[in-house]
Formats: sequence, structure tokens, C-alpha cells
Amino acid sequence: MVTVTTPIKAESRNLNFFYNGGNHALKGITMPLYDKKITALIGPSGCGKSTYLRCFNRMHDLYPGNRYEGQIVMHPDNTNVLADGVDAIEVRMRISMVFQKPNPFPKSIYENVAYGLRVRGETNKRVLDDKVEEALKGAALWNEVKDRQQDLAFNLSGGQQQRLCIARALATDPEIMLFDEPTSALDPIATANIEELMSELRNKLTILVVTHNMQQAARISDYTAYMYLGDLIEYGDTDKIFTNPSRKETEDYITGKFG
Ligand SMILES: Nc1ncnc2c1ncn2[C@@H]1O[C@H](COP(=O)(O)OP(=O)(O)OP(=O)(O)O)[C@@H](O)[C@H]1O
Repeated sequence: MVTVTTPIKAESRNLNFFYNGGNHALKGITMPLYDKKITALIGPSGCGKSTYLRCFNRMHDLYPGNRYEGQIVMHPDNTNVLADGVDAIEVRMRISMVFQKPNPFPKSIYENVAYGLRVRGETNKRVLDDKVEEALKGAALWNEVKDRQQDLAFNLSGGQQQRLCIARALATDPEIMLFDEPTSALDPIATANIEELMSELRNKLTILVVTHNMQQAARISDYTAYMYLGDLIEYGDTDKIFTNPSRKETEDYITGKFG
């Protein structure tokens, strides 16, 4: 019998994180992100889910005094994204992020999507047009906006704005996409659209998603990590975590005994 193993796209190795002033928010987290799979981070408020996610694209660099220890290694090139000398801007092109609240720039739909490409130095209109179209299609928004690309992004609905943010993140061809509670500000229909889109994106990239919604984690993810007070308590196949977790703490959380 041939066993096919899924390659690892990235992994944190003994990752610790300290907020300015010393708050030890992540405690030695070692965890893989499998290639073209969705990994969900769950756990009660304040357990470190967003902190972990934000390490991947060096968001914490934007505030002085924060400190990482350990590594986040991307494969196959073995780049430690936290290493000195690694350009955080380039990391954010490879590992892009979608936030909880849709946060389009005060620009046109077109310019929102073209933004990262322009930062990269792309000036050729033909290339920009093609890439914008491809990203809008990838975010399942093209049909709704193809005739109004010069409209202000703020004129879109909340769900459309979130798909625009996904298109903006897709435009630079990232290898990993981080989603921080991407549907918590959306209605159920927009939520279903984003979940479907995430399932489709899995065909081309690796996803790490923070969610408070355990049904959502169970619906969309392949792997689930349960965190508590900065520790990784349990990590495994989503089916196993939700039906037969190994740790009592995980079971208590997913059955709603606390949190
Ligand atoms: N900017 C900050 N400065 C100092 N401490 C912070 C900062 N942001 C978060 N923390 C602390 O780090 C810990 C982890 O917070 P984090 O936001 O990562 O948790 P979370 O699991 O994502 O929570 P939530 O589900 O509420 O978003 C908490 O103790 C929190 O108070």
C-alpha cells in the first residue's frame, strides 16, 4: 500500500511570544501547517490565538518592544520568517492576512486589489488589469464588480468588502493565508459565502484561521489546534478533535463546559 503524506507548508518551532512589558502570550508552540489544508485555532478568549496567527506575518513588528523566540519555518525553502534580515514586507506577500472586520482602503475596488502589486513595483497596466481580474475571480467577487471597478470600495456590502479584502490578499499570490475571525462581523449568508470561498482557496494555498465558532471550525478545517493560556493543549485531525479528543481540557471546551 502506498502511503501519501501531506507536505508541511510551514511550522512553528518552540515559538514563544512576549508583548511589550513581558506578557508571555505564547509558550513554546510547536505545530505544523499542512500544505493546502485548513488549520483552525480554537480556544477561549485571551488564549493566544490571534497572537499566534499574527506571528506568521510579523504583524507584531509594528509595535516596539514585542519579542519572538523560536522559529516559524516555511517550506520548501526553509526560510525562518522571524529571522533577522528577513524582510517583513516580503513575508506579508507570501503570508497574507484577512482581518475580523473588512478593512478595505479608502480607494476604488480596483486600487484595493492592485495595492500589493504596486507596492511590489508593478506598473504595467495590462499586468495589473489581469492580476486584479484573477484575484477578484479567485475571491468570487468578479461577477458582482466587473463593471464598477472604479467605485469606492466602501460602497460594497460587508460580505463583499470581506471578499474584496480576500482578493487584495490573493493578488500577490501568497502561499499561506491567515484569517482572523473572518466572518464574525458578517451575516449568515455572507458567512456561508466566505466559508465556501475558503474551501475553494484550499486548492491553491494553505490556510490558518482563528475562529470562536466551533461549528465553523468543524465545518471548514482539516486540522484543529486547541489553545489555552498561551499553551497548545491539543492538535490533530478536526474530526478526531471534535469527536474523540485525547485531552480532557479539549473535551470540556468543545462540549461547552467552559469558555
Ligand atoms: N497588544 C497587546 N499588549 C499586551 N498584551 C496583549 C496584547 N494583545 C493581546 N495581549 C494579551 O495576550 C494574550 C493573548 O491574547 P490574544 O488576543 O492572542 O488571544 P485570543 O485567543 O486571540 O483572544 P480573542 O479570542 O479574545 O481574540 C492575552 O492575555 C491578551 O491580554
